Formats: sequence, C-alpha cells, structure tokens
Amino acid sequence: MDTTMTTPLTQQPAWQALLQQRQALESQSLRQAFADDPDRAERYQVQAAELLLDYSKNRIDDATLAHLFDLARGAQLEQQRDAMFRGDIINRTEGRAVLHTALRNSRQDTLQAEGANVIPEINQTLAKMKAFVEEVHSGQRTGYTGKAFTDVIAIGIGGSFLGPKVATEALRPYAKSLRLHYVANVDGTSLVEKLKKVDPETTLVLMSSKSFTTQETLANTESARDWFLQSGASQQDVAAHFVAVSSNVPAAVEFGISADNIFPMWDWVGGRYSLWSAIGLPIALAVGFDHFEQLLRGAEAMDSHFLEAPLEQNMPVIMGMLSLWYSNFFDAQSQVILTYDHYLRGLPAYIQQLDMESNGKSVDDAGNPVAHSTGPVIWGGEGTNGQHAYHQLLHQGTAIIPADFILPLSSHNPLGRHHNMLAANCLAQAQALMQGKNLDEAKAELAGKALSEADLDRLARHKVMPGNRPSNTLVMEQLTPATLGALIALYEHRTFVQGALWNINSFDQWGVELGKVLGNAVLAEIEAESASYAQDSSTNGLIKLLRQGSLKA
Ligand SMILES: O=P(O)(O)OC[C@H]1O[C@](O)(CO)[C@@H](O)[C@@H]1O
Repeated sequence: MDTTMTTPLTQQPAWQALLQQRQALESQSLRQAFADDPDRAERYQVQAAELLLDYSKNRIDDATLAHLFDLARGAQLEQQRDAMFRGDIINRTEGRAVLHTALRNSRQDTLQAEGANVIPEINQTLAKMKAFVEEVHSGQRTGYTGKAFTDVIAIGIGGSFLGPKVATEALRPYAKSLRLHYVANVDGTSLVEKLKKVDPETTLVLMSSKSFTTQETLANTESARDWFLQSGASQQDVAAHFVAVSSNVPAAVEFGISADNIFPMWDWVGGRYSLWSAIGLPIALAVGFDHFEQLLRGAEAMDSHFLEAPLEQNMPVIMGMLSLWYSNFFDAQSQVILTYDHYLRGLPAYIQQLDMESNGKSVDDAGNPVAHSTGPVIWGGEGTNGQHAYHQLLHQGTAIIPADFILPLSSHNPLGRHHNMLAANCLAQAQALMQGKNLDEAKAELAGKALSEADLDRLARHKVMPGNRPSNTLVMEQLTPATLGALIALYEHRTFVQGALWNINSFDQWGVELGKVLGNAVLAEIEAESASYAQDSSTNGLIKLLRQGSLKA
C-alpha cells in the first residue's frame, strides 16, 4: 500500500489550527494552568509497558492535543505504523522492509517480508545465540588453550555499538562474570587501551557490522587479530576466538571468521534499530540470555501498546506529537534527554543516533524539499551532573529546549538518602523549568539586602527565570531488562511517529556516505608515496601537515 500522504502536512487543516493554537498559548502560563486545574497531572498522564509518562508540564491544552491527533490522523499515521509492522517496503530509497519489531515478536509464527517468512530465521538465530552464550558462560566453549573466556572485546560502530553498549551499562546489576569492552572509534588508542586490560588466551573478539564494509570496524578487527596472533596464537586458533554478526555472511567468511561463528542479521533491520537482533549478542553475553529475552519482551509490550492503544492514549504517539509540536511550532532546534539513573548515562547518545540518523532529513518521500523543520538536535546526559553545567541554559537561555526526565522509582543501589536526593533533584528541575521565577519573586528574595532600588531591580532581572519550559517525566518502578526494552522501543516509535508525520524516510542514512568516500580519497593522499594535492586548498594544506607530522613550513 502506498501510504504517501496526499495533502502536504502544512496544508492540512489541523496544521493551520495548530498555528492559531500556538498564538493562543502565547499567554499561557503553565504555573497558572496547574493552579487552575488540580487534575492536570492526572489528565496528562499515560501508562504502558511498565512505564508512566507524565506530560502535564507541556505547552498544551485539550484543544492543542486534539489538533495534534487530527494532524496525525491526516498524515495516516496509523496506516503507516501498520505498514511497518506488516513488513511493507517502507524504506523506499533502499527498497527494504523495516522490521525491528519482528525481532521481538513472540506472538506470530509467520511474517512475510521481502518475499520470505522472517520468523523462522529470527528464531533460529535466537536459538544459536542462546546456545553460544550458554556455552561461553558454562565454560564448555573455551579459548584455544582450554581456558574459559573472561573478557569480550566487542567491536562495532554506530548502531552496531551504541545499543549493545548502552544496554550492557544499563543492565549492570544483572551482569554475569564476563567483562565486556566496547571498541568503536578507529582511533587506535581506543583499541590499544582495551587490549591492555585483557589476556588473548581468555578473550573473545566479537565483531558486529551489518554491512561488513565499515572501515572502523574492519580496521579494529584486523588489529585485534594481529594482537592475537602476535601473542603466540596461530592462524587456526582465530576460529576459537573471533565471532562476527553480519548480514553480509560471505564477506565475514572471506575475512576469515569461521562460518559457524557468524550470526546473521538482515537487510530489513536498520543498524540503529538492531540491538534486538544478533547485534545484541554482547548484551546476552554480559547479562545472560534470559535477561536478553526479557529485554525483548519489554520492547514487545511497548510494540503492542503502540499498535493497539488509541492515539490519544498512545505513549509513543503522544511523545512524537509533542516533539513535533515544539520542532515545528516553537522553533525548538534541540531536545534534551536527562536520565536520573547512573546506569542510563549512555542513553542520550543512543537516542541521539536513533533520532538524528533517522530524522535528520530535508526531502520528503518523493524527494521534494520539506516545508518545515525535521529532526531536532538530540543531546543530554545524566542527572544531577548536568544541573551543574548546561541546565543554566535550559532555565535561562534564549532557546526553548524541551526536556525528557527519566527516573526509576527505586535504585539498584540503595545507599542512605541518595536515591531520594536524586529523585528530588529530578522533580525539582522539571518543576523549576515549568514554573520559573517572576520579577516580583526575584525582588522579594532580595528584599532586606542592602541594595539601592536600581541595583535591586538590575539584580532581580538576572534572577528571573521565564518558566513555561516544557518537559516530560518518564518513570518506571525499577530499571530492569523489561523496562529498558520498553523505554528503547518507546523512543524508536517516537522517532517513527515524527518521521511518518514529516513524510520523510526515517530508515535510510545517505547523509553519512559522502564523508566516507572523501575519507578514502584523503587517506590515499596521506599515505601516497608522493601526494598529488588534488583537493581544495584547505584540505591540501592539512594533508601536507599530516604528511610532515610537523607544523613547520
Ligand atoms: O553495522 P555497520 O554496517 O558496520 O554500520 C555501522 C553504522 O554505520 C552507519 O551505516 C552509518 O555510517 C550506521 O547507520 C550504522 O549503524
């Protein structure tokens, strides 16, 4: 089914209504809205898959929400969502289905995509992963000298790195004894520093690359293999220590990975949506296959909610529409993810790739320039650290930066009052953003200080906080494999919702290609016997410096 929108988004009646709504809300005070309506928090709250979203501190009212859902219906969001889950070719620039949801689908035996039933091969791969993880954990599978594995060097980049790394960090309380070390960057320092910590006899090298063409991952794997061979191991021993995950099995075999040690994935899984596939093998090695399965089940619970809940009570839809509301109607150029759990410290970087590589597009499905802004800059970090850094700008900067606060109700590490303090900071930050501080309040704070009227007025102006700064608060009882799975799936679907509304392809990433091609040409120039200096003058000058290794002329 072609789900391409017939009426462009900006020409839909709901878009026009939202423009007016934006004007009407200009004078809205969120602080006043809470004072006027004691039920506001309860009304603007939704629960799904063991997560609770409080979206009451947003620049919305009932009319705004109604128009946003109208806009979603006008854009055929439900039909587009169903097309994705069904396995239609919705990544039309690459001619691919988009079926990360099939990877965590325990309800169906059959799902046809790109001409084949994908469920049996998913299940076979899960079974192969399970067996492998159990063999490593039990010591049945050992290194070439018969010693049990103690460490895993997991090599991959982008989607073949961020998801596994973030999940491994987040699920640390569930960790088994294997130590995971992630290497992504082609900077040799990254690999060298990790290799210093491990013993080749007890180290498994797990390379993940969907394409098996990624320069960084191939270079790191080759260097890891050199390190292994230089330690006294033979070429034959490589088979016991090197494992690959890839959709390009022939390339992995050609690289020298034993066919038994290759875990397949498929074209219909986007890299940044792939942690649910064999790309998640490092997660299963870190925390056990049972916990990996719970991660899948948590994501599946969010999938069911996304598929079944009416738009008005649909968590990913609400979050996606709110995000669009600020991007398109408040000119919010960035959004911040603030995790109040140390184990979730890597999540902002994960969501950054997920959202920015998906929705950083400027042409629509037909290739025409979009008439509105698309993906915002996503950034963030862990609370409370950010409160002593960039929160200043969130509170008093000139830009509106919508924030997502993420908080488990209890900690895996109860330590005195620490969790209460952490949680209080989280709640207070959202409250401060929402209510702000007006001039009268700022002046009242200064009353009694020995200040002239002029100085008091000047100082008070510096202390004013505009308030009305929107945020969501996402809460879970505890960070578990299931709640982590639901949380990540929530952001995947939020990303989808926005891409669907904007009528862009959230599943390709052509923008990363040019740099790769130019990088090869520049590398050839740096390494050439005699450089031709055929680039622009800036690049030529920098190549010259690199070849010299000196700043001297
Ligand atoms: O898994 P691969 O094919 O090595 O790709 C790694 C990453 O590189 C990208 O293609 C971008 O260059 C991402 O989309 C992907 O997650």
